[in-house]
Amino acid sequence: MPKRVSKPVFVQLLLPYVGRFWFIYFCLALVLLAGIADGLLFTWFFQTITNAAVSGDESTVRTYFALGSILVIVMMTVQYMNMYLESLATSKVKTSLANDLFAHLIKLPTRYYTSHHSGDLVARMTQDVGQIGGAIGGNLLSLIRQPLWAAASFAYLVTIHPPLALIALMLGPLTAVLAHSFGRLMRRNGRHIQELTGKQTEYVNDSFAGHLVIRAFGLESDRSRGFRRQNDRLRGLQLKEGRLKAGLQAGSTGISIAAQIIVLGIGSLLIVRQELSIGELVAFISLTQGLIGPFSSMAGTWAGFQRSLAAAERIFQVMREPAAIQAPSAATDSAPALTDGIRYENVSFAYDTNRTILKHFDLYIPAGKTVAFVGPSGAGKSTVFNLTLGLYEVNAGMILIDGQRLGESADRKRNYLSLVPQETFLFSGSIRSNIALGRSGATDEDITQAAIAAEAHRFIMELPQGYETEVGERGIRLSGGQKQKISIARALLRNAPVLLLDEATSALDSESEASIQRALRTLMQNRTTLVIAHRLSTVLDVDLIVVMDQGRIAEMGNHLQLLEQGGLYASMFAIQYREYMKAPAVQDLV
Ligand SMILES: Nc1ncnc2c1ncn2[C@@H]1O[C@H](COP(=O)(O)OP(=O)(O)OP(=O)(O)O)[C@@H](O)[C@H]1O
Repeated sequence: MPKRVSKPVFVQLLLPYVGRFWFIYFCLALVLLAGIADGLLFTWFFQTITNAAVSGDESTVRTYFALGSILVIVMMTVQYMNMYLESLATSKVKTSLANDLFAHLIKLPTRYYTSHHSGDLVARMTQDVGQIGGAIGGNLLSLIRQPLWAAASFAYLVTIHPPLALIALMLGPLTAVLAHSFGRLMRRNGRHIQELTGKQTEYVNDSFAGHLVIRAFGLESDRSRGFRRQNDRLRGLQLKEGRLKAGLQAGSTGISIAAQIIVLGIGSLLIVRQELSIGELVAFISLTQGLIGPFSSMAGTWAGFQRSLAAAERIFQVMREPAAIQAPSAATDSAPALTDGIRYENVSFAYDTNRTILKHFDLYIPAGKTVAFVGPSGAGKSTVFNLTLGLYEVNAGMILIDGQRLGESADRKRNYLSLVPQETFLFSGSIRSNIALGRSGATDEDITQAAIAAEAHRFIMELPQGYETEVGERGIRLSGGQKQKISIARALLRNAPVLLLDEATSALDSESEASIQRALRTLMQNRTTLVIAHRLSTVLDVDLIVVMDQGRIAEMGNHLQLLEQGGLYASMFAIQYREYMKAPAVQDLV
């Protein structure tokens, strides 16, 4: 359950954005005042023209008729400017908030991403940002305009007949009470709608991303039922919102009409007693709506404002999360050189408090050497990589790259590192742009050279549009081996002195395997390489093998030394060797 954020969300999150576009809001304030003045002039116009008509003063009626058309033009201009400036302000605030939110989200720690569903984050980026319009646009302005309009109407009516003005005002507070109680209910309901919508986005995302599993296990009906259930709950909440809105609307309209009837009744009596003119009664009737109306429409406005604040709260929760990095780094042409090496000094680490994964991990990797990490599943090999990449902070001890502590300025340290992960992620876009991710500012020539060295150039040129072929979700499908070559090309382009290589587990045919091994050897040349090796056949000639077990280093040495020790490595090797010999292809050869 996310932490609740209290009221200052408007002041702390939204006000700075409103301030950023203060000039538009200042113009809006002027337009707002012009609208109120024009409204009062209209009332005065009704009052005067009615009195002139009743007293048979035709020339005054004619003069005022012309004045009326000017007031209409002013009112139209005010309306136009109001709507235009409002959408200008709202879109500017929303755009810059969305930009800031995305820039912040992308810098959040890995821990945040592993503990939040991507669908929830997408919902915050899209739906919640869409919802905040109410808190910085129409509803905010109405919250200012409506009380001002009520005060101006009251002041005008007091000048005509103070007791009747007080009577007209009497029912206003009742609407305010109504507004307050309905507003609370609507806010709570609004929060539930937003949470459920977020969950639904997660569900839909999962259903599409997990398409293969759904097909393979025949889960289509189950997923559809799950979606229908969620949709029914959402419909229930939306209906409740509709009922609350309808109740509020009915209550406030009733009060407003009752006030008008009361004013009409008492006002008519005052006319009979000649204490009020007909024109003044017309002014009263037209302004009673202006007096009571804001109290009632404030209810809806307040509820809308609250709902937008609920969305802003969810955005605020993300914005308050401390970022993991200050400024995103992209490798530059001058990658630093590694002279000393990488040191892990007494490193302990836990993903969550109840289970320590790495325990007193000590290791020195001299510059230029290749070190392989092997060990059973769950031993902590990937965790060593995650910490080296600075994705998590160590709990104790330190990691030094060339004597500099990782974590103090992780951004700069990352310039030392490049990664070839087990699974290559391809972003939507061309093959060229995917390789270019390795280094910002890489030329086409650099990209082609990297692809040639990664043995990817040939298959890329055979694709329909060569380097411009679209990959990613909606693009062409590449094989595991081809994706890995793109990944190697990226790393070659990055040209960092330290390479982290998480060997792919999926078996490739022997020709692709040989080609990838050649590409990797090119990549590893003159670099310090850390490799997570799943197949022991790939570690036979590395400088050092680190055998990990349950978060500790169980054994260390080269292949022959470890075989001689007859420990964990020797037994792992024996098992893999037996399996290898049993493989049908090998048996054919024997
Ligand atoms: N994000 C995470 N949150 C919590 N626990 C995690 C997380 N990632 C890994 N672990 C746990 O840490 C332990 C070490 O995992 P790690 O992935 O480092 O092992 P590994 O040796 O790389 O295993 P494999 O060879 O299967 O990839 C495991 O018990 C795993 O469950």
